Amino acid sequence: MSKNYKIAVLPGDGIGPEVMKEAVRVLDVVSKKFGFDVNAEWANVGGAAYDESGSPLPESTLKLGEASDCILFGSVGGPKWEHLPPNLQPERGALLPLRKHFKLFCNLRPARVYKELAGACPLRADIVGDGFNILTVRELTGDVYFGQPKGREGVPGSKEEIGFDTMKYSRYEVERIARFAFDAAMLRNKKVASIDKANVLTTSVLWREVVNEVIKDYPELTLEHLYVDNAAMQLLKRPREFDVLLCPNLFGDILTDECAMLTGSMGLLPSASIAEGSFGLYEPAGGSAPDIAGKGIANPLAQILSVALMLRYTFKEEEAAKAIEAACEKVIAQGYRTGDIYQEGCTKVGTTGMGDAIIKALA
Ligand SMILES: NC(=O)c1ccc[n+]([C@@H]2O[C@H](COP(=O)([O-])OP(=O)(O)OC[C@H]3O[C@@H](n4cnc5c(N)ncnc54)[C@H](O)[C@@H]3O)[C@@H](O)[C@H]2O)c1
Ligand SMILES: CC(C)[C@H](C(=O)O)[C@@H](O)C(=O)O
Ligand SMILES: [Mg+2]
Repeated sequence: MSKNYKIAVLPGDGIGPEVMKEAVRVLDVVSKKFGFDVNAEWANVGGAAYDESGSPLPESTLKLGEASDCILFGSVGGPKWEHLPPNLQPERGALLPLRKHFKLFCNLRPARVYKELAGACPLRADIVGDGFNILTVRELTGDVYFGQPKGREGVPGSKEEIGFDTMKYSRYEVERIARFAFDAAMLRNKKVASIDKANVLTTSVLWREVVNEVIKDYPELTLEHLYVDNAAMQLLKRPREFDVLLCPNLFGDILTDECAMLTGSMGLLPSASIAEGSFGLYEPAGGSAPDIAGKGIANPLAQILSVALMLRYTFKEEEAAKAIEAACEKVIAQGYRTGDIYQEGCTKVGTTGMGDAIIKALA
């Protein structure tokens, strides 16, 4: 019987639809090559959905996600929707509820430097050396993002008015993500850096305590604890020495933007947000990039590499995933560059041109 994969495609806002178009074209080619059928259904999410229906996460979009094997997500948000009440904003009204609804507790963000892109990395050549390969395992459904209570109190506009959020982790949540990171490290270079702020935050003290307990089951691993401020610095100083970064939600958000830029651009970092089982939401780590949206110049690689992660984690199509990753590597080696990673002597292409090159490389 032929394999048929049902995917909810939610392009979102800004550059989302532009890079998604290329990702789905690539998926189409790969599905034919590796013999599986894709039933991709598109729906609005974020600002685009709000404009159309008054909700950033319409019931129909949520239902489509529930009826699918996974979600391929673009990005949401932009200045147009910043003024809305929190529950109607694309980020807080759609992306975060999707992560919570589908219990996507684990966010994987693999960052590596392609040899030919070492020059796009802002670090000195002697620090980049022959490249680095860092997998961030970021907890995604806890922390200050979701901890209650949060809100505003006091007379609006008065000097006494306050805004507050609650940073919170349960032992269970920390243990679950730590095990995931440790299992991942066992298949890699067996080194984990756990990120916290245990010199200040009670949440981090618990985090560190639990990580120290769980590591006892992994005697082959090397574990270091780093305060997040120090980690931000060490990543610039010695990126090659990192293997797996185990992060709480907020610190992982911040450090993965740093990791993305270390690879050369925000447009290069894919991401997999996964639940227990096979369901996942796959999206670039970067956002809707309002500054370049609509110009046809966004780098589609992060979105295309997110398709590779989707094939790997939800569909266990490892060969197809590797083929996409190899095709991306090949076009970079061939010198194709979008503006964000352009260097003299290379061939400058737009979003569609990069998609074309990858499809050609897959042939
Ligand atoms: N997953 C998501 O949906 C997601 C993630 C991050 C930010 N956002 C939202 O996106 C909006 C813009 O946020 P921001 O400006 O802080 O971050 P951003 O990641 O959108 O942009 C930061 C910088 O990176 C560049 N960039 C990002 N992706 C790129 C790509 N594919 N190709 C070339 N350059 C790229 C942008 O042009 C910009 O200069 C906000 O509304 C934010 O909340 C959404
Ligand atoms: C858009 C925002 C809610 C999101 C986050 O903070 O998790 C984004 O920055 C990310 O990195 O996926
Ligand atoms: Mg982020």
